[in-house]
Amino acid sequence: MTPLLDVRDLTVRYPGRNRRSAPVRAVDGVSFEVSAGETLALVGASGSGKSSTAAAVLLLRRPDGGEVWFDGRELTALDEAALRAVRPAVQPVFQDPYGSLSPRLRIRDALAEPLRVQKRWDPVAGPARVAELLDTVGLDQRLADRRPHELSGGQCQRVGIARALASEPRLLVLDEPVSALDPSVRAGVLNLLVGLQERLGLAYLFICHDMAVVRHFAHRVAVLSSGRIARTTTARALYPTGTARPKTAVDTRKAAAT
Ligand SMILES: Nc1ncnc2c1ncn2[C@@H]1O[C@H](COP(=O)(O)OP(=O)(O)OP(=O)(O)O)[C@@H](O)[C@H]1O
Repeated sequence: MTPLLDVRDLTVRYPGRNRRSAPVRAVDGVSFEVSAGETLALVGASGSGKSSTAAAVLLLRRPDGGEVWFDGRELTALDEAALRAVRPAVQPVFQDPYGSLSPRLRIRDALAEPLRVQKRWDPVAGPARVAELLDTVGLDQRLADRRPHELSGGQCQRVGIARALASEPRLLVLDEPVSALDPSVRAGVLNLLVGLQERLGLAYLFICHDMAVVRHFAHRVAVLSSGRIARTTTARALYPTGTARPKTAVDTRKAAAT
């Protein structure tokens, strides 16, 4: 099966501290694939290149080398106009749930915004879609009138996920999505993400430094070290005695039924 995301020999460099120092090779020839319905975790020490890889996959930053293929198209070869059409399909969810939402916008407007920007807003279907998005992420409709600071961190991160879903993505780039949350609400948000993946067949590129979370949430794990992939393995192989997720979402459903 063709992977949904296929990253080949990705390189990201930043200028050195001063004119005489060499550029920083933040990502140095990284390759990996993620299929629909699959979670690949990117793990590694601070500074190993996880966020730079994510930014390149989201094409927030053009890579200095290599290719990013999505659904059979080479994104790195597209111009800005062509990329605009693809961007809704690849959505980020960031670590800081409050920082990723405008403090001024009520939740209903934060969820309507992607639809308006993508010229998909309809005065009748739009509000119904906003209500459906709140429902999908398990939030009460009454929260629609509130602003981010009136929500808990977990509620706010659910809004961030709903906002990503508004674009009907096929791949979510989850950059430490539960690290800033209270431990008591982390499991709820992770379970929501697992359920969404199973229902919608979403692919996840999951950046995380908490190996206990990786073990339960990811199907496969790529270990980054100094901008290179040191190892790619199944979560099960990393934790032979643990209870890692089965290999695919389909297997997960089978496991749940037994
Ligand atoms: N804008 C930048 N300018 C210069 N160097 C940068 C920049 N952003 C990142 N770097 C450097 O690139 C390397 C990779 O950084 P990156 O943030 O991608 O790693 P990371 O694994 O996501 O780290 P963390 O877990 O701390 O977020 C590091 O050496 C970092 O100092």
